[in-house]
Amino acid sequence: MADIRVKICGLRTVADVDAVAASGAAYAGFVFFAKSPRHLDLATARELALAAPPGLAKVALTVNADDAALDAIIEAVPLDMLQLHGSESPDRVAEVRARYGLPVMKAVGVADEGDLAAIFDYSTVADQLLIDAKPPKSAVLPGGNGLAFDWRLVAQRRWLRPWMLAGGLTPENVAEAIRLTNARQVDVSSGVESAPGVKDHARIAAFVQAAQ
Ligand SMILES: O=C(O)c1ccccc1NCC(=O)[C@H](O)[C@H](O)COP(=O)(O)O
Repeated sequence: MADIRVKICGLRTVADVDAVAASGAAYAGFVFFAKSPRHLDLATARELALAAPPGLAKVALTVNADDAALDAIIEAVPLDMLQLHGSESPDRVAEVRARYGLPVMKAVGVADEGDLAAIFDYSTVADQLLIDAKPPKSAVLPGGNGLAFDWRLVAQRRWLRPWMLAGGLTPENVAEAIRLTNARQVDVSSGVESAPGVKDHARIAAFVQAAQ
């Protein structure tokens, strides 16, 4: 069995956390972005984080959050990693990493070859990279849109840091995405939902099984 690490993003209930833990996924993602159907208030996020068993890494996803917002999240929610999913600069990534002492994963949106340079820029300051589909200009959400990018753009590439493939992955296509790109980590949200923000536990299990 290939050692592929899976992140399931956008959990909203303790039952979601239980399903992710049972699936063998490595990371559970909690979204803090008010416009998202997956947004969590601090009390709910804390409850979910406390329900996660040891070994399931708890990741807080934020979008251009300022220090006050991050302070509030860090104070309320036990976490293992921060995921920055906005237009945070490399300097801001370094600042967040130093301020909180947690590993930081920076999301980079990819639509064409020209977007790949940013991966190198962030790889000197972030602990991990999340290579995601660039959202359409009209999108309300900067991620979690269920859209894939052309995986050939990152096929067999090596970066300075561990990276995760994201964007439009599903139980049906994740094995092919891994085969093509040689990604060792994958991230999914929409592809394991029955409706926006509603996780389908059978699809979570199917996704992890297909990835591995
Ligand atoms: O999921 C959200 O609602 C979200 C909101 C704001 C910024 C990012 C968001 N999700 C980012 C993720 O980590 C997703 O898992 C990733 O973009 C892949 O999403 P999907 O294509 O839906 O699997």
